[in-house]
Amino acid sequence: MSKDRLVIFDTTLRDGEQSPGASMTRDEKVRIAKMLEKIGVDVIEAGFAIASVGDFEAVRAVAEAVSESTICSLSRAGVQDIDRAAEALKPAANSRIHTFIATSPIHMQYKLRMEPDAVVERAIMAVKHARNLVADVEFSCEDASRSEFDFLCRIIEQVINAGARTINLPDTVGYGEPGEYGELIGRLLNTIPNADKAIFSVHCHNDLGLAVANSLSAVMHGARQVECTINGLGERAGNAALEEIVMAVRTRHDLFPVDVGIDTSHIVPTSRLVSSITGFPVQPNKAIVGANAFAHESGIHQDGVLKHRETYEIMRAQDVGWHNNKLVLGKHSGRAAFKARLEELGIEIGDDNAMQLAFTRFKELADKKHEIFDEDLQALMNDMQPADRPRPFQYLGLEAVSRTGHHPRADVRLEINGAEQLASAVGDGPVDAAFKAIESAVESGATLQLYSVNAITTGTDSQGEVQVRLERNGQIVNGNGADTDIIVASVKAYLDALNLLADDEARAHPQREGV
Ligand SMILES: CC(=O)SCCNC(=O)CCNC(=O)[C@H](O)C(C)(C)COP(=O)(O)OP(=O)(O)OC[C@H]1O[C@@H](n2cnc3c(N)ncnc32)[C@H](O)[C@@H]1OP(=O)(O)O
Ligand SMILES: CC(C)C(=O)C(=O)O
Repeated sequence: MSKDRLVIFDTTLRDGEQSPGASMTRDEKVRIAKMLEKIGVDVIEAGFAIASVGDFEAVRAVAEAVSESTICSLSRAGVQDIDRAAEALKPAANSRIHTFIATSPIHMQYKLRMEPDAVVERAIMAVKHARNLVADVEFSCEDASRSEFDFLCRIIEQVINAGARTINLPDTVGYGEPGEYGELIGRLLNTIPNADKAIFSVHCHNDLGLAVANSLSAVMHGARQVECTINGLGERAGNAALEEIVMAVRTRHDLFPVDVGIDTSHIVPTSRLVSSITGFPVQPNKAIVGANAFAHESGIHQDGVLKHRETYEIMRAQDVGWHNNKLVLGKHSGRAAFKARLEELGIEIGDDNAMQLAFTRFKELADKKHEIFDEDLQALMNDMQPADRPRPFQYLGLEAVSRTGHHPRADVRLEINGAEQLASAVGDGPVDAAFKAIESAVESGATLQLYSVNAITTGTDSQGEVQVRLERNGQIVNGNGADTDIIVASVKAYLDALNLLADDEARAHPQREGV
């Protein structure tokens, strides 16, 4: 492997699975492994073969199903573990045994209860034993970031002599800090006499939110394998996220002059697959794969992106598997994004005044609703009266009261042929009360034939879209109204229907006025 190649070692199926609640079945592991193979992961750690019969079978099934990536199993520094790993890996075209033992004083004394010399002997024995079974052996100094430097040098030199070809220096408890951790890797590479015989690897945990930063710092100091997981899944706060490492290295090639063999265009589908199998949702603001990673809501940003995408984007959404970037319409959006979206939807706005009116209505809606979807825009624009149609009935305001044990009451403020009027009524429900209030003022003589309400989008802040069908003297009209408040939407739809009746009446009898 060239010195400029960064090996991507994915441990979603092993360390990722150690997240409480993220256990995967054999078949689920195979599905993820095939996706990892498809995106070009170099090494897939499929499990810890001795952990259970199920995990042994999962490692074996992955070894059978995947041929392009190297398949790896973890094992403690013990003969039984290593034999079990080798057995599970047998069908693999390329296999690796990853053996480890802790090297920090705290782990050796309290967990292993072993003297440092015995740990070195055990590590040598494990690597030699593994090398008798497979050609590719990785050795990890668990808790390396809290281990003594001289001890690390000693054990690493010996395990390289014993045949380890990858030396991994995990920041097991996420204690490292980027400057210090990167420097540790650089110092080890410069101090250990046979360091050039192995690839130095890092495996960082995210307890302080530094897993990716620590991994990248190590790459700057000479590490050439990064162990990581999709979506940063992993024990406790997780591992370094594969998608972040890969995109950081790709995007900042000026800082990281290494190549990665990952086809990034399948990163988002891979993230989705892992999330759906494990049931761990991806937070919206997660880098690269979060729903908002390529979404812009602020007017100033949207305007910039529309003029020149790179003003606010350092990567292309499509390069990581998103369909495209998103200009989210909301209360922070400006005219540029609003106009661009209307154009995309094929909605013609007319002159500057119409545009200004539409934009004002859009902002009013955005104050009530987190996100404005295309369906909201369609409804909003449908709701806006074309200038050439008279609207004798206008909605001005509403107060509706519903109390258990009392008839709901509605007070509707209307404009009828230019004059403001307040109409009140009680009814079986607030909508019924509002319609009765309108009729008490208008006396249209129409009968309600249909009333239907639908949520335009999902979420409790969705706009309700109401349709009201009125009939008068054989003439039938359908009025529509939309609002986040369904009683307001209902009133708007009723008045829309009355306006349509009035319009039809005016066309049929141009000499008459009103309804
Ligand atoms: C940092 C990491 O992520 S390491 C990987 C962690 N992952 C896992 O532990 C998941 C899979 N583990 C398991 O299924 C079980 O722990 C098993 C099958 C490996 C072992 O189970 P048990 O035999 O019941 O041991 P248990 O888990 O209680 O304790 C671990 C033992 O391994 C020893 N041990 C721990 N690490 C190592 C090592 N690298 N090499 C050798 N021995 C080790 C411990 O000292 C302890 O030994 P003891 O029982 O003599 O005190
Ligand atoms: C076994 C090693 C690689 C590990 O998972 C860790 O130290 O976190």
